[in-house]
Amino acid sequence: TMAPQGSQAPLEFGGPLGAAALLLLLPATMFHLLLVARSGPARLLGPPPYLPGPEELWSPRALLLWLTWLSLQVALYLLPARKVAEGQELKDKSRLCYPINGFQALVLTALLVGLGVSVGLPLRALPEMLLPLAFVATLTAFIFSLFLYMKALVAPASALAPGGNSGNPIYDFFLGRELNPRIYSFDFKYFCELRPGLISWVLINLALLAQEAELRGSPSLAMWLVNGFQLLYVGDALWHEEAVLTTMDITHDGFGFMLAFGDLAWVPFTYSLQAQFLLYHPQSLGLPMASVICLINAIGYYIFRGANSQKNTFRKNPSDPRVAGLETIPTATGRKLLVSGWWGMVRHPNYLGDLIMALAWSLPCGVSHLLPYFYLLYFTALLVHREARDEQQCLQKYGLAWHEYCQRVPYRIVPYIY
Ligand SMILES: NC(=O)C1=CN([C@@H]2O[C@H](COP(=O)(O)OP(=O)(O)OC[C@H]3O[C@@H](n4cnc5c(N)ncnc54)[C@H](OP(=O)(O)O)[C@@H]3O)[C@@H](O)[C@H]2O)C=CC1
Ligand SMILES: CC(C)=CCC[C@@H](C)[C@H]1CC=C2C3=C(CC[C@@]21C)[C@@]1(C)CC[C@H](O)C(C)(C)[C@@H]1CC3
Repeated sequence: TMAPQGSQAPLEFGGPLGAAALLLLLPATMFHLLLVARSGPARLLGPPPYLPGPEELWSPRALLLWLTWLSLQVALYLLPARKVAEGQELKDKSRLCYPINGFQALVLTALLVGLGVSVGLPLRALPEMLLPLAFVATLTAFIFSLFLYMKALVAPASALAPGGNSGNPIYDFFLGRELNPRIYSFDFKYFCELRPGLISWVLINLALLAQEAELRGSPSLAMWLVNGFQLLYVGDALWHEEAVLTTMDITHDGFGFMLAFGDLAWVPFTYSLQAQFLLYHPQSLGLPMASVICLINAIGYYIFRGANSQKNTFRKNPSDPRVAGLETIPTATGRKLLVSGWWGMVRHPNYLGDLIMALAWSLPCGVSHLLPYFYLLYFTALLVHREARDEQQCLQKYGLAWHEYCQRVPYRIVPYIY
């Protein structure tokens, strides 16, 4: 059967109007941040310092660089993988296979970039190209999402996501119609979620560090910290690549503009905001303060990794000795819910760790500007909204057992606060 229109799933993100607003607001915010980060006053709130003309946004060199980058990441994705993992069970009871070679892609990219730099590739030129690169990334995300929308028109009904098929073209274009769009075994969403965007984020950070070294003789301590923390985060995501198969982005959300733009443009160009800010607004950071910030990042990472690994281990094999002693509640689906350990502290301990890390990424930028705290503010809003969406999905999946979990673990993200 062909894809049906007008499914009954409740509308999210404020329905068609909200989706239309986000469609414009997200790219506008990204360009605003890029312009503001390099301006003297660096004011997050308020008008951008100027509006860039087409000659500043459009550059064939940036297009060529971006397409070369995407092709390189596709080639690395297609290399033989050390492992092939199975995804969650789909509506038709089948499971898709995914190559686990993201970390290998990161290492090979680093080697290739290192090789390139040693033969004269000007990595320092990248910061100057951020605006046109962000523009081509946005353009590719739009075109790619149009392709995905069309592709879903000929997809079987079983391939569609639970949301994103309302019949309203703007809403469906934004949310994404098909759950796991593929051509042969190439999975577009899985590819985009972890590789081109995350790896280019740390590459942009590195280029900003190199540019700072060129400008000021050596990179600042603040720049080292931001680079180190975010590299750890990206390295961790690619090392634990298989875990992404259980996130709601892969199992629940369709692949449309939101994720395509988020993965390809938003992540590299806004998540590198702190390093962008530091290049144009140097901060002096003493060793004692740097140590405190490292400790905050370490605590955040410990909670984030501990919580994610505990749940992944438990879901893979509940009798694994590392989780077998934890208290659980049974659910009607046969799956259990953890009520002790990290998942007995709050209902989303992994979000708490992620937020603590987000704070540590902003602190090296000092407290004189709000701009470097944009990520923390945006991320808090994203996770609060995400938590509510997940809660809704868990209530549907587990019913009464979820109510019991909420009673036994009353706080969502921050103990005794939220
Ligand atoms: N940096 C960024 O921009 C972003 C980062 N993230 C990070 O991505 C990671 C993944 O997040 P996300 O996909 O939202 O969801 P989670 O990894 O938190 O997974 C939620 C799922 O876990 C299962 N679960 C919930 N409670 C329990 C419990 N007590 N015991 C066992 N299983 C439970 C449920 O699924 P089931 O029962 O079906 O297994 C639930 O749907 C997080 O660490 C988050 O911080 C997320 C978004 C953006
Ligand atoms: C504002 C906007 C454009 C929204 C789209 C949201 C996306 C940017 C995020 C949705 C979920 C994400 C995840 C990660 C990056 C950001 C997006 C794509 C993630 C890959 C970051 C690294 C983590 O370790 C992770 C693998 C757990 C995580 C998965 C979710």
